[in-house]
Amino acid sequence: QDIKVQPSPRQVNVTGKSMTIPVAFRLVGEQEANPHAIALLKQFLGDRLGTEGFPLYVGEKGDRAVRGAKRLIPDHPEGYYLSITDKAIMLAGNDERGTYYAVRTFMQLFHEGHLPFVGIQDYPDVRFRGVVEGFYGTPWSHEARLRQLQFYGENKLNTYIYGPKDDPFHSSPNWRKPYPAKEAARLAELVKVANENEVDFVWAIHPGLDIRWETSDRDSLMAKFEHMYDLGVRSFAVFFDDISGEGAKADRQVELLNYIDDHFVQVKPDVTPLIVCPTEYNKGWARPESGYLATIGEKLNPSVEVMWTGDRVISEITREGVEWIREQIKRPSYIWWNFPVSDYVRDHLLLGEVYGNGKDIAGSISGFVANPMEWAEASKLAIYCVADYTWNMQSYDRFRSWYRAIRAIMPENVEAFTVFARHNSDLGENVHRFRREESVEIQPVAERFMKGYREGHYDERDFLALQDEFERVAEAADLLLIDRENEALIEEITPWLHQFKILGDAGQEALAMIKAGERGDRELFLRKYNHVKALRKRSYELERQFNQNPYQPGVKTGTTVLQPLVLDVFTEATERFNRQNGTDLPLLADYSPCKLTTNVPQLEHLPLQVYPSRVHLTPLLEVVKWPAGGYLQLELDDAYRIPGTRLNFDVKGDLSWGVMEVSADGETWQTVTLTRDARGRLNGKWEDTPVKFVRFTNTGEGEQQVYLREFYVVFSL
Ligand SMILES: CC(=O)N[C@@H]1[C@@H](O)[C@H](O)C(CO)=C[C@H]1N
Repeated sequence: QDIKVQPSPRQVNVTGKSMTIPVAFRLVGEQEANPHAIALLKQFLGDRLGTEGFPLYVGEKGDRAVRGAKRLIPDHPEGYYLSITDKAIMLAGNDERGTYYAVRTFMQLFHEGHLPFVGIQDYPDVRFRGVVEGFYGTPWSHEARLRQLQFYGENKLNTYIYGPKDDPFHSSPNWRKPYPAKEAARLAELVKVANENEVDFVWAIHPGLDIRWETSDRDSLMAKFEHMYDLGVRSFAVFFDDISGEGAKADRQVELLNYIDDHFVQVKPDVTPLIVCPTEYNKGWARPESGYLATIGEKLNPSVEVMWTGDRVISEITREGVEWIREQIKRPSYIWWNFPVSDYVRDHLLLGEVYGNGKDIAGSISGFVANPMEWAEASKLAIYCVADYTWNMQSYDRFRSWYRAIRAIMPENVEAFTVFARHNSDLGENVHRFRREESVEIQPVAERFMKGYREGHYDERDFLALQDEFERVAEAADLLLIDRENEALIEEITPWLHQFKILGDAGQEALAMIKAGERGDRELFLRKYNHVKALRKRSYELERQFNQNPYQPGVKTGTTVLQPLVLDVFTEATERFNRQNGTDLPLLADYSPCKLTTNVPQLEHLPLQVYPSRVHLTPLLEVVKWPAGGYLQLELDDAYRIPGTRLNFDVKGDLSWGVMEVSADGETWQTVTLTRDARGRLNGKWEDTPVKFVRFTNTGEGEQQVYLREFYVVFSL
């Protein structure tokens, strides 16, 4: 039978035979083997493990218990040899972690009362594999982190980097301070559970926002690392991402990192290599003239790992890309992959497959860690696939892995969760222009149907297929809402499940409008018409009630294919009805279009959030490099009396480098005086004239580096 092991093992020899599971196992090697491996075995086999029964040899290369396997154990870090015959079972690691992984694989081979006779030689492609909790937004809870570490142990991930941007003790202002007792105790518990799951718990510090290049801050950082060391942390990272000003200077950063390496990492007996996330962490921002990467490559101690997000902030990792950066930093890069992170598209869930990364990059990277969503359980889909991909790239199959991930995470509701995940995987419009496939199977049916419907001859089979899909959507939402197998997951995605249910119902009802229209059944048409409008309104209310945040508030689902299809069907059916009946039933409200124009590269594709009386610019998480003469302009669809615009650059100093102006016609402009309110946000004041354009321009001599936290225009009282 085909052996189902996650991640997919490298070399598997099956004989096709198997045995019923022995009632008792005689454990040999307990004294010398990795204690965590032994503990896991005991927990799994319970009282079947003892001094009598079928021989079970466990140990690392060189241990007496597994000396017979010496030549068969792969000579790779974390490698292992596993064999099951009718004589004995052998779980032999190349090192302690390898033994642990042998046990994990052994546990997966138990199947319906049988154990297959098999020989497995296995080891990972990538040295450091796992997750960097490095997103903006609500940090994961303690319970969520404990579940994550357990999940990493199950999936042979060996790295968890603690670096939540919004933890004030990780970043400014309290990176200099020790954790309060309660948080400290929780971190100590995380380290303990990480060790039990053979996961390196890496504690990261993000000092760059306000670090001063003096010994006092250097000593503060060393003291904080000592504090974390006392809590049991043995792996450390320094993040210099998303900062500007003094903290961004390469030679200062390198001086500090080498100091930490020389006086902390190298002098402690058991600390793993230091990891740094550079300020220029992607190729899109790398500027040869700055010499930043060259400084890192030439002056940073070779033992320090350097992180890299790829060709852009959010990007697929290619062989060409990793070979380029390897040249620059004179060492393999440690990939920080920004998926399934959704802190820049917070109204979307990213539950789709993991794809797009090269299968030939292992030779040029030392690590690969995924930056997840703030929804810990929902992130497990992608994390599961990253575990498979980074362990054995050549055999990675994005679909097989994704289906297995769903089965692993929601075994009681595989079908429903597959439907849900299939239609919750794209990001929608976003500033990074990073997109994912969504609703792949139904997309061609929807497209063909709408074309046919518009031309007056659609295929009934397409109609029925769409109706069936919307029914499945509605069913999946209800089945998942009452699912109790993973309550933490359901709790995270409940807002999206409600939205999904509304989508399923609206789709079925919009299609029913077509049939009612065709039959000339006015009464029925109006019923369906009103129902769809009611569903749409419920959808907006749900958007304003759940997942509120200053970036992308609300709850989006099926935005790439299903939502547009409902709107298209509704619009077409209503227009047709109006023509046939001389009525003018209104269509679904679509907000007034508003246009953004800019010559600031990072702002070019910034989506706008348009509400009935306000237009919001989606704030950026990264530092914006605003060139001299750079401008950002909002054009409304009409001239309005505007009570006040708000612009919030988190720059320290003043905004004398720029000017805010308004205009009714785009020709004559008047300057706006900017005043800061109590919370430090800027408000615009001008004499009371109608406004159609609002713009901010860098009228200074040089580039400014600012945070664009907020820019919105209220255009009606
Ligand atoms: C290295 C790195 O990717 N840093 C940040 C990251 O914290 C943030 O989650 C994202 C994803 O929105 C991108 C970067 N601004």
